[in-house]
Amino acid sequence: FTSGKSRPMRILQYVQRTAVQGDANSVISAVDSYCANVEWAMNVGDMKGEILDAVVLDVRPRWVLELGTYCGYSTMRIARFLPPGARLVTLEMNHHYAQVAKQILGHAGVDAQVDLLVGTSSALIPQLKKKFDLDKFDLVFIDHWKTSYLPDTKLLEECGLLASGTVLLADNVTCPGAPDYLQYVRNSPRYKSLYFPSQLEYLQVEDGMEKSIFLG
Ligand SMILES: Nc1ncnc2c1ncn2[C@@H]1O[C@H](Cn2cc(CNC(=O)c3cc([N+](=O)[O-])cc(O)c3O)nn2)[C@@H](O)[C@H]1O
Ligand SMILES: [Mg+2]
Repeated sequence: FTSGKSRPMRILQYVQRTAVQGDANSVISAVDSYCANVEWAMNVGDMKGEILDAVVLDVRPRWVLELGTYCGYSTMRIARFLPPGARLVTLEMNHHYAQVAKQILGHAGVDAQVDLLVGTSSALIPQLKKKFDLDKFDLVFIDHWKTSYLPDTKLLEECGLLASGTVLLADNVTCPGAPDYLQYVRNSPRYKSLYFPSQLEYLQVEDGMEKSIFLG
């Protein structure tokens, strides 16, 4: 699988050759086995993925926002557990990665519930309320540039896209880390925050996810 020009392309080729079309679980397993055995990639992975799954099943969100699609791995994990009629909006600034993610989501058969928008989160977030006739997101999964976690969370507040009960779930708060974001959600009276210790995807390194409930 060395023929693909980019890592996401090589992951897509492996998925197309080994995963069952229309079976999201087999696509998720294919990405995990490729990244665990052939080449590492920054997917949330299977360990932290189980924490993500549990939060999605607990929240039963009608509207989900994901920041940083990459190959669509976490997009798939979320979409496969959405209740009927629910929608997942995912933002990706890199056109190539977005193209690859679209194909991986298609292979998994979850593309119908997903709106993948190409652009930076800071440019797209202010358009979401109007574009989807939204009043708020029920769940936000944050996994893009670590320095964007805090400014984008504040932007979501300012755009009125968070309401009492909205859950934010942030990847990598330990490794690579998002110290300013952590400090904010753990000290702001507007959030109730909880840390879920885990390991960095495909490695024996400590990482974790922070679940923060917006209190309005
Ligand atoms: N403001 C942004 N708006 C939209 N898309 C964005 C933005 N910043 C990055 N992206 C996209 O996120 C995807 C993935 N990405 C995530 C990061 C930051 N994440 C990490 O650097 C990371 C790094 C490690 N790591 O080094 O072990 C582990 C992880 O789980 C990570 O998420 N950089 N690109 C990429 O496709 C990129 O285009
Ligand atoms: Mg991550």
